[in-house]
Amino acid sequence: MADAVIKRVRTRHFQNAKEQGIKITGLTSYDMLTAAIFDQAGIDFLLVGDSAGNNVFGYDTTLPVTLDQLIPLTRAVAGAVKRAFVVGDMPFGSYETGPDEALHSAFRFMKETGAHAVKLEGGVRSAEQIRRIVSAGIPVMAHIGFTPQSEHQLGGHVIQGRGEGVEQLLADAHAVEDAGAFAVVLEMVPAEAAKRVTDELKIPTISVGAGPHTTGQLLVWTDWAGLTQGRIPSFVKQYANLSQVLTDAAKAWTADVVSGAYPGPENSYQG
Ligand SMILES: Nc1nc(=O)c2c([nH]1)NC[C@@H]1CN(c3ccc(C(=O)N[C@@H](CCC(=O)O)C(=O)O)cc3)CN21
Ligand SMILES: CC(C)C(=O)C(=O)O
Ligand SMILES: [Mg+2]
Repeated sequence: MADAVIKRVRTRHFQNAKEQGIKITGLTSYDMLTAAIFDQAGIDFLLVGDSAGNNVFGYDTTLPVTLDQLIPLTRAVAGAVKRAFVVGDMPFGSYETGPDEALHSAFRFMKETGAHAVKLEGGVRSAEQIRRIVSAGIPVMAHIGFTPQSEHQLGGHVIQGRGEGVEQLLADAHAVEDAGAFAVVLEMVPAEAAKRVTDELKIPTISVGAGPHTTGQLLVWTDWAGLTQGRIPSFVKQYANLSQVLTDAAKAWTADVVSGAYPGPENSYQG
């Protein structure tokens, strides 16, 4: 969807992309530095994901992440972009008890951060929450298939929408569209199932490990840039090796400090 004519990405650009067969790109971002870089590079939307749990705060899962933790990160990202559409990810425990709680949490994102939309997990089970948030004028990105906040119920990082599971995936997809979501993330579903969802829905679909037939693609930036330590999901393609870049820099600087090469006169104050 990269297009110099567009000043700010809006929900209508997501819909136009679907209708015109144009691809949408998204990355997660948790800070102003990466947000500004990705924005200027033409990434269409930035998700301030609760994957900050793994990638910023050092938890094993996203479950401990709170709204109070994500709000300052989302404010930093929203404040750094000129074009990209910024989505705040509703953390576990901020929307499940019902539409009132969900709307309250969505209001916090919109009033305290400058985000342009919120995302929440769940299809049929979250439809009433989506409906209420949308009714207040807040765009909602839905998220179905593998939903990390329910990984213990799902039994781990398990591909969803396989075999008979495609019926549940379709029911979830239709439920979020009917509830008013402007787009839906499909995480870890077979490419053919994601194609069926994309063909049946009017709203755009965003793949996270859901194959090539969706309207858009989204990845966790630290996986994509080679910064995540340890195992990364097999659906990730790595586009840089920042771990290596930073390791080399740390070693080179250490060697220079030890040898006395750093700081030189140009890095020291005189007089
Ligand atoms: N760094 C990072 N990347 C992610 O994609 C991500 C997060 N964190 N945190 C929140 C969720 C959790 N997600 C995950 C995490 C792990 C797998 C994974 O390991 N998948 C394996 C297969 C399943 C398994 O054996 O555990 C794979 O090879 O794809 C998948 C999605 C996606 N999200
Ligand atoms: C993986 C994406 C969809 C997400 O929800 C996150 O980064 O938190
Ligand atoms: Mg998330």
